[in-house]
Amino acid sequence: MNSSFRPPVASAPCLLGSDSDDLIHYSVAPAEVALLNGLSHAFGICLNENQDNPEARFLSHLASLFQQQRVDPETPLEKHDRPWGNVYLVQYGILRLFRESPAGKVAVHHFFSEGDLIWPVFGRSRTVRNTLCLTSVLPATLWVADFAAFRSAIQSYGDGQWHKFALVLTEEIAELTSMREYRKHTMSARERYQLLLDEYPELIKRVPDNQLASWLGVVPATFSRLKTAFANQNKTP
Ligand SMILES: Nc1ncnc2c1ncn2[C@@H]1O[C@@H]2COP(=O)(O)O[C@H]2[C@H]1O
Repeated sequence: MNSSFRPPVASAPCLLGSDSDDLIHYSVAPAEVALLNGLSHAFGICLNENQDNPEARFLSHLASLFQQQRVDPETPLEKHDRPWGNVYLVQYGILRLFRESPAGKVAVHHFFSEGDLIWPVFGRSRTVRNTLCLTSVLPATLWVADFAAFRSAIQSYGDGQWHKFALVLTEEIAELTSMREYRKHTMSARERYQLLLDEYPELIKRVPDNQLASWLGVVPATFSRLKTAFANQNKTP
Protein backbone atom coordinates (compact mmCIF):
# COMPACT_ATOMS: atom_id res chain seq x y z
CA MET A 1 0.00 0.00 0.00
CA ASN A 2 1.29 3.43 -0.91
CA SER A 3 1.67 5.76 2.09
CA SER A 4 -0.53 8.42 0.50
CA PHE A 5 -3.45 5.95 0.59
CA ARG A 6 -2.97 4.94 4.19
CA PRO A 7 -5.98 5.66 6.39
CA PRO A 8 -5.25 7.89 9.43
CA VAL A 9 -5.48 5.06 11.97
CA ALA A 10 -2.74 2.93 13.52
CA SER A 11 -2.68 -0.86 13.16
CA ALA A 12 -3.88 -2.90 16.13
CA PRO A 13 -1.11 -3.29 18.76
CA CYS A 14 -1.33 -7.11 18.48
CA LEU A 15 -0.05 -6.84 14.88
CA LEU A 16 2.89 -4.58 15.60
CA GLY A 17 5.24 -7.47 16.34
CA SER A 18 5.12 -8.60 12.67
CA ASP A 19 7.07 -6.98 9.87
CA SER A 20 4.56 -6.31 7.09
CA ASP A 21 4.87 -3.18 4.90
CA ASP A 22 1.14 -2.64 5.37
CA LEU A 23 1.53 -1.96 9.08
CA ILE A 24 1.20 1.65 10.13
CA HIS A 25 3.72 2.75 12.75
CA TYR A 26 3.32 5.95 14.71
CA SER A 27 6.13 7.23 16.86
CA VAL A 28 5.37 6.99 20.58
CA ALA A 29 6.11 9.95 22.85
CA PRO A 30 8.95 9.17 25.26
CA ALA A 31 7.82 8.23 28.77
CA GLU A 32 9.36 11.43 30.19
CA VAL A 33 6.80 13.45 28.21
CA ALA A 34 4.02 11.92 30.31
CA LEU A 35 5.90 12.97 33.45
CA LEU A 36 6.48 16.54 32.24
CA ASN A 37 2.88 16.88 31.07
CA GLY A 38 1.59 15.62 34.42
CA LEU A 39 3.80 18.04 36.35
CA SER A 40 2.97 20.99 34.10
CA HIS A 41 -0.73 20.26 34.61
CA ALA A 42 -0.35 19.99 38.40
CA PHE A 43 1.50 23.33 38.56
CA GLY A 44 -0.61 25.12 35.96
CA ILE A 45 2.51 25.78 33.87
CA CYS A 46 2.09 25.74 30.11
CA LEU A 47 5.09 24.16 28.40
CA ASN A 48 5.89 25.70 25.04
CA GLU A 49 8.77 25.62 22.58
CA ASN A 50 10.93 27.85 24.75
CA GLN A 51 12.58 25.47 27.21
CA ASP A 52 14.93 28.11 28.54
CA ASN A 53 12.73 30.01 30.96
CA PRO A 54 12.51 29.71 34.77
CA GLU A 55 9.24 27.74 34.69
CA ALA A 56 10.54 25.17 32.20
CA ARG A 57 13.78 24.81 34.19
CA PHE A 58 11.76 24.35 37.40
CA LEU A 59 9.66 21.58 35.83
CA SER A 60 12.68 19.86 34.42
CA HIS A 61 14.41 20.00 37.84
CA LEU A 62 11.28 18.51 39.47
CA ALA A 63 11.09 15.83 36.78
CA SER A 64 14.70 14.84 37.48
CA LEU A 65 13.65 13.78 41.01
CA PHE A 66 11.28 11.10 39.66
CA GLN A 67 12.05 7.50 38.71
CA GLN A 68 9.74 5.37 36.65
CA GLN A 69 8.41 2.27 38.40
CA ARG A 70 6.15 -0.50 37.10
CA VAL A 71 4.15 -2.30 39.75
CA ASP A 72 1.88 -5.36 39.80
CA PRO A 73 -1.71 -5.20 41.01
CA GLU A 74 -2.05 -5.15 44.80
CA THR A 75 1.43 -3.75 45.40
CA PRO A 76 1.51 -1.85 48.71
CA LEU A 77 3.12 1.56 48.13
CA GLU A 78 2.42 3.29 51.45
CA LYS A 79 1.27 1.64 54.68
CA HIS A 80 -0.28 2.83 57.92
CA ASP A 81 1.97 3.20 60.99
CA ARG A 82 4.85 4.23 58.71
CA PRO A 83 5.64 7.74 57.49
CA TRP A 84 4.32 8.21 53.94
CA GLY A 85 7.57 8.87 52.09
CA ASN A 86 6.91 9.36 48.37
CA VAL A 87 5.06 11.36 45.79
CA TYR A 88 3.54 9.48 42.84
CA LEU A 89 2.43 10.58 39.41
CA VAL A 90 0.26 7.95 37.71
CA GLN A 91 1.25 7.43 34.08
CA TYR A 92 -0.94 4.35 33.71
CA GLY A 93 -3.14 2.39 36.10
CA ILE A 94 -5.26 2.90 39.18
CA LEU A 95 -4.26 3.20 42.86
CA ARG A 96 -6.52 3.19 45.90
CA LEU A 97 -6.22 5.15 49.12
CA PHE A 98 -7.74 3.36 52.09
CA ARG A 99 -7.73 2.73 55.81
CA GLU A 100 -7.58 -0.71 57.38
CA SER A 101 -8.62 -1.52 60.95
CA PRO A 102 -6.54 -3.90 63.10
CA ALA A 103 -9.27 -6.51 62.48
CA GLY A 104 -8.73 -6.14 58.71
CA LYS A 105 -11.85 -4.06 57.93
CA VAL A 106 -11.12 -1.82 54.94
CA ALA A 107 -12.60 1.57 54.02
CA VAL A 108 -11.65 2.77 50.54
CA HIS A 109 -11.40 6.59 50.42
CA HIS A 110 -10.25 7.40 46.94
CA PHE A 111 -9.11 6.01 43.58
CA PHE A 112 -6.35 7.74 41.62
CA SER A 113 -5.84 7.26 37.90
CA GLU A 114 -3.83 8.56 34.93
CA GLY A 115 -2.44 12.06 35.47
CA ASP A 116 -3.06 12.19 39.23
CA LEU A 117 -0.31 13.43 41.53
CA ILE A 118 -0.47 11.72 44.93
CA TRP A 119 1.42 12.90 47.98
CA PRO A 120 0.98 12.96 51.78
CA VAL A 121 -1.25 16.01 52.05
CA PHE A 122 -1.78 15.95 55.80
CA GLY A 123 1.11 16.32 58.27
CA ARG A 124 0.06 13.29 60.30
CA SER A 125 0.53 10.95 57.31
CA ARG A 126 4.19 12.00 57.13
CA THR A 127 4.78 10.50 60.58
CA VAL A 128 4.48 7.05 62.15
CA ARG A 129 0.93 8.08 63.10
CA ASN A 130 -0.03 7.73 59.44
CA THR A 131 -3.39 5.92 59.15
CA LEU A 132 -3.59 5.78 55.34
CA CYS A 133 -2.52 3.04 52.92
CA LEU A 134 -1.89 3.35 49.18
CA THR A 135 -1.96 0.24 46.97
CA SER A 136 -2.16 -0.45 43.23
CA VAL A 137 -5.50 -1.79 42.00
CA LEU A 138 -4.21 -2.70 38.51
CA PRO A 139 -0.75 -3.10 37.02
CA ALA A 140 0.56 0.46 37.09
CA THR A 141 3.30 2.60 35.58
CA LEU A 142 4.22 5.28 38.10
CA TRP A 143 6.69 8.10 38.47
CA VAL A 144 8.00 8.12 42.03
CA ALA A 145 9.99 10.78 43.93
CA ASP A 146 11.02 11.28 47.53
CA PHE A 147 8.44 13.58 49.12
CA ALA A 148 10.93 15.66 51.15
CA ALA A 149 13.07 16.32 48.04
CA PHE A 150 9.95 17.18 46.01
CA ARG A 151 8.71 19.68 48.60
CA SER A 152 12.12 21.24 49.05
CA ALA A 153 12.47 21.74 45.26
CA ILE A 154 9.12 23.58 45.21
CA GLN A 155 10.02 25.63 48.28
CA SER A 156 13.28 26.76 46.72
CA TYR A 157 11.52 27.74 43.49
CA GLY A 158 9.94 30.75 45.19
CA ASP A 159 8.45 32.22 48.31
CA GLY A 160 5.02 30.80 49.04
CA GLN A 161 5.13 28.34 46.10
CA TRP A 162 4.75 25.27 48.28
CA HIS A 163 1.76 26.75 50.13
CA LYS A 164 0.15 27.80 46.86
CA PHE A 165 0.58 24.30 45.41
CA ALA A 166 -0.53 22.51 48.59
CA LEU A 167 -3.58 24.69 49.16
CA VAL A 168 -5.14 23.84 45.79
CA LEU A 169 -5.08 20.11 46.49
CA THR A 170 -6.03 20.45 50.14
CA GLU A 171 -9.13 22.42 49.14
CA GLU A 172 -9.99 19.87 46.47
CA ILE A 173 -9.68 16.98 48.96
CA ALA A 174 -11.67 18.80 51.65
CA GLU A 175 -14.47 19.41 49.15
CA LEU A 176 -14.47 15.82 47.85
CA THR A 177 -14.43 14.37 51.36
CA SER A 178 -17.24 16.55 52.68
CA MET A 179 -19.33 15.86 49.58
CA ARG A 180 -18.82 12.10 50.01
CA GLU A 181 -19.90 12.32 53.64
CA TYR A 182 -22.89 14.47 52.77
CA ARG A 183 -24.01 12.02 50.07
CA LYS A 184 -23.63 9.09 52.45
CA HIS A 185 -25.89 10.81 54.97
CA THR A 186 -28.52 12.16 52.62
CA MET A 187 -28.76 9.76 49.67
CA SER A 188 -29.85 6.18 49.27
CA ALA A 189 -27.36 3.54 48.07
CA ARG A 190 -29.28 3.48 44.78
CA GLU A 191 -28.81 7.23 44.25
CA ARG A 192 -25.13 6.98 45.11
CA TYR A 193 -24.71 4.10 42.66
CA GLN A 194 -26.34 6.22 39.94
CA LEU A 195 -23.85 9.02 40.69
CA LEU A 196 -20.99 6.54 40.50
CA LEU A 197 -22.17 5.54 37.01
CA ASP A 198 -22.56 9.18 35.93
CA GLU A 199 -19.37 10.61 37.41
CA TYR A 200 -16.90 7.71 37.20
CA PRO A 201 -17.90 5.48 34.25
CA GLU A 202 -14.25 4.46 33.76
CA LEU A 203 -13.83 3.28 37.36
CA ILE A 204 -16.84 0.97 37.06
CA LYS A 205 -15.14 -0.79 34.16
CA ARG A 206 -11.69 -1.06 35.74
CA VAL A 207 -12.04 -1.52 39.50
CA PRO A 208 -13.23 -4.78 41.15
CA ASP A 209 -16.75 -4.63 42.59
CA ASN A 210 -15.75 -5.26 46.22
CA GLN A 211 -13.51 -2.18 46.17
CA LEU A 212 -16.19 -0.04 44.54
CA ALA A 213 -18.65 -1.27 47.20
CA SER A 214 -16.31 -0.15 49.97
CA TRP A 215 -15.87 3.24 48.31
CA LEU A 216 -19.62 3.64 47.93
CA GLY A 217 -20.13 2.63 51.57
CA VAL A 218 -22.26 -0.49 50.94
CA VAL A 219 -21.66 -4.19 51.56
CA PRO A 220 -20.66 -6.24 48.46
CA ALA A 221 -24.08 -8.00 48.35
CA THR A 222 -25.87 -4.64 48.10
CA PHE A 223 -23.46 -3.49 45.41
CA SER A 224 -24.08 -6.64 43.42
CA ARG A 225 -27.88 -6.17 43.74
CA LEU A 226 -27.61 -2.57 42.55
CA LYS A 227 -25.40 -3.58 39.64
CA THR A 228 -27.86 -6.24 38.48
CA ALA A 229 -30.87 -3.93 38.94
CA PHE A 230 -29.26 -1.15 36.86
CA ALA A 231 -28.13 -3.60 34.16
CA ASN A 232 -31.68 -5.02 33.88
CA GLN A 233 -33.18 -1.54 33.82
CA ASN A 234 -30.93 -0.59 30.90
CA LYS A 235 -31.90 -3.75 29.01
CA THR A 236 -35.66 -3.08 29.07
CA PRO A 237 -36.77 -1.12 25.94
N1 LIG B 1 -2.79 12.31 50.17
C1 LIG B 1 -4.09 12.33 49.99
N2 LIG B 1 -4.59 12.42 48.76
C2 LIG B 1 -5.93 12.42 48.57
N3 LIG B 1 -6.82 12.34 49.55
C3 LIG B 1 -6.37 12.28 50.79
C4 LIG B 1 -4.99 12.27 51.08
N4 LIG B 1 -4.84 12.20 52.40
C5 LIG B 1 -6.09 12.15 52.92
N5 LIG B 1 -7.00 12.18 51.95
C6 LIG B 1 -8.47 12.16 52.10
O1 LIG B 1 -8.81 13.30 52.86
C7 LIG B 1 -9.65 12.85 53.88
C8 LIG B 1 -9.65 13.72 55.08
O2 LIG B 1 -10.55 13.12 56.00
P1 LIG B 1 -10.28 11.60 56.46
O3 LIG B 1 -9.01 11.59 57.25
O4 LIG B 1 -11.50 10.99 57.02
O5 LIG B 1 -10.01 10.85 55.04
C9 LIG B 1 -9.10 11.47 54.21
C10 LIG B 1 -8.93 10.91 52.84
O6 LIG B 1 -10.16 10.50 52.31
